[in-house]
Amino acid sequence: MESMAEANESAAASIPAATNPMVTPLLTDQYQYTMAYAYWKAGKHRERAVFDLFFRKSPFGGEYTVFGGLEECIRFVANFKLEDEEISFLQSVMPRCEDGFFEFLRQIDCSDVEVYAIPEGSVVFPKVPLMRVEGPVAVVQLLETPFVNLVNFASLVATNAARHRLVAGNSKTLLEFGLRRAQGPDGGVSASKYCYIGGFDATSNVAAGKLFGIPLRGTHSHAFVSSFTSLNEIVSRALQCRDGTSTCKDFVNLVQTWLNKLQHAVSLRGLTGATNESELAAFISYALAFPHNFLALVDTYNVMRSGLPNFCAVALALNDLGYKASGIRLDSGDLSYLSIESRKFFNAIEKEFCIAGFGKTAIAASNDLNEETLDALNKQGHEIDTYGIGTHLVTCYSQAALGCVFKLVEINNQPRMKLSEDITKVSIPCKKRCFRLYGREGFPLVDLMIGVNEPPPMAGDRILCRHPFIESKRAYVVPQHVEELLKCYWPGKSHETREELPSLQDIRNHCMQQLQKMRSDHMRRINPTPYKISVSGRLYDFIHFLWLNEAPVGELQ
Ligand SMILES: Nc1ncnc2c1ncn2[C@@H]1O[C@H](COP(=O)(O)OP(=O)(O)OP(=O)(O)O)[C@@H](O)[C@H]1O
Ligand SMILES: O=P(O)(O)OC[C@H]1O[C@H](OP(=O)(O)OP(=O)(O)O)[C@H](O)[C@@H]1O
Ligand SMILES: O=C(O)c1cccnc1
Ligand SMILES: [Mg+2]
Repeated sequence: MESMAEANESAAASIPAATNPMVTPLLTDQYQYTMAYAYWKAGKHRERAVFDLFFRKSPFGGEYTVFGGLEECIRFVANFKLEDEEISFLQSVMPRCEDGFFEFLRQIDCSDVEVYAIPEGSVVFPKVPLMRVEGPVAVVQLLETPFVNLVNFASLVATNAARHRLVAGNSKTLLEFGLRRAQGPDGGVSASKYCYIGGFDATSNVAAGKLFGIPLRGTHSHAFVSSFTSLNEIVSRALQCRDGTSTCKDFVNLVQTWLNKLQHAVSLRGLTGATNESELAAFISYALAFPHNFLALVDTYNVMRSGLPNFCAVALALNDLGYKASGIRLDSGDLSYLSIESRKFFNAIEKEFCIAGFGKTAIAASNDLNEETLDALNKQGHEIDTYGIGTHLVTCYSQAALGCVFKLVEINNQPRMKLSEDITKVSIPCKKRCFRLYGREGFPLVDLMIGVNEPPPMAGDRILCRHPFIESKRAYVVPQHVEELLKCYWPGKSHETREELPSLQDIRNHCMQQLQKMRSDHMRRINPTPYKISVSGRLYDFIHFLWLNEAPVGELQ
């Protein structure tokens, strides 16, 4: 019979490489290799080390973070192997290092590394390890930079997406439009993936659609509208009815008839005069190409005087042939005012021409949107159904980096810690287990870290939870439910069962559920209530014992 370790190994063989082929063992800082050499020279390279990957502060002034990047880390670990040409390159840049070291590098893989992690898409908090990585110190050291790189932006942009979703509300459609503004190709593709996890509905990025199966959506640009000059450009004017029973020979003429009706309709009087003919030509051409989902960008010339009546004339002509137009996009001006006026216009048409549902024609908005503008629009009132968001979302304009770190917490079963004058930078030593304790109302109350050898917290127990560094901050917690956070995603040579890597859709669903489970005061944009992070009484005592042991005593004269 196959052993658990063998079963893990054969299942791991099917884990594909990291999405970006640039993610190789050389995608790291040089010091990881110089340290690996020095470990090797000192005969320490196989010593068993435990590192924690965590961040110190949630981004964007918030109290929560969405964890992204785990799958890419596991793909990297599963396929970690230095190629001959990579070894040769390292040899060329480390010419004084002994050959035996490069032999060691040639042999290494991650078969003796264990990775425990919080499931991807989870809501996570400062100081609690997102990942705990254990293995030969020289090997795990080589994982630091790629892991931190893979998690940092992924988590930052997933959090940014979740924050935009929270302000927009669940009923709105959110489209990620950022590729052109993203930090390079990987920035763009990663943003599309992690914005989807964080709650966006679709992306305009075709490569991300192919790579990850994210729904693709889009409209058209101003160039398409301004490329037309007159209705004479439209040569093929016929359009088949939706049910295929007949064909309208001159769709242009049908649209013009409708435009004329709009201009003479009593209830719309004053709203429409002469519209821009070249814009009308563009809209008709787009409708002829996509009669099933006609959508028009209406702000190239003038929304109220031209774009909107032109769109409606085309939409009404399509309606005659059994098609339903998808809607409009506004990309400039006062989006609150223009969306409200557009809705009034749609409603007036519904009433005037008895076209059921026309009032509900979708209104999309874009143009430098961010959390603040979404919030302002909510406060003013608007009629927008869909937001297209690019620059601020994918570049994480309001905060450039998350600041994840990877710190040694134990070596050869000896707990280690990094001291700092700045209390927020002191690392929490020991190989730890982490738990989320839930209260009576179903909300998470506190995340608790304990040493691996301590008994785990149980529902119904009265558990002392202490702030890791501030003596006076402590509380007894009686959890209704206890959830272990760190799960085994890469068991190494251990017999632990390996968690399957979920699909992107499952990660996204998990993220949505996690966000919904949080108490709203932790999630609000302004002055959110801090979420409690704590350690057990035993771990607290140990941290402070080690701290005193490691910190040299000053002497004043
Ligand atoms: N009602 C609103 N409340 C708050 N912000 C808004 C509102 N409507 C639009 N905005 C934002 O105001 C900014 C307007 O951008 P800007 O001043 O560049 O004008 P514009 O409409 O893009 O003009 P242009 O015609 O040159 O494209 C955008 O960032 C947009 O998201
Ligand atoms: O504004 P963002 O959030 O980045 O969203 C994407 C923007 O990209 C497109 O136009 P682009 O910005 O290229 O040109 P424009 O600003 O002149 O419309 C689109 O019309 C949006 O305005
Ligand atoms: O499809 C769109 O409307 C789109 C795509 C990318 C950027 N701006 C708009
Ligand atoms: Mg723009």
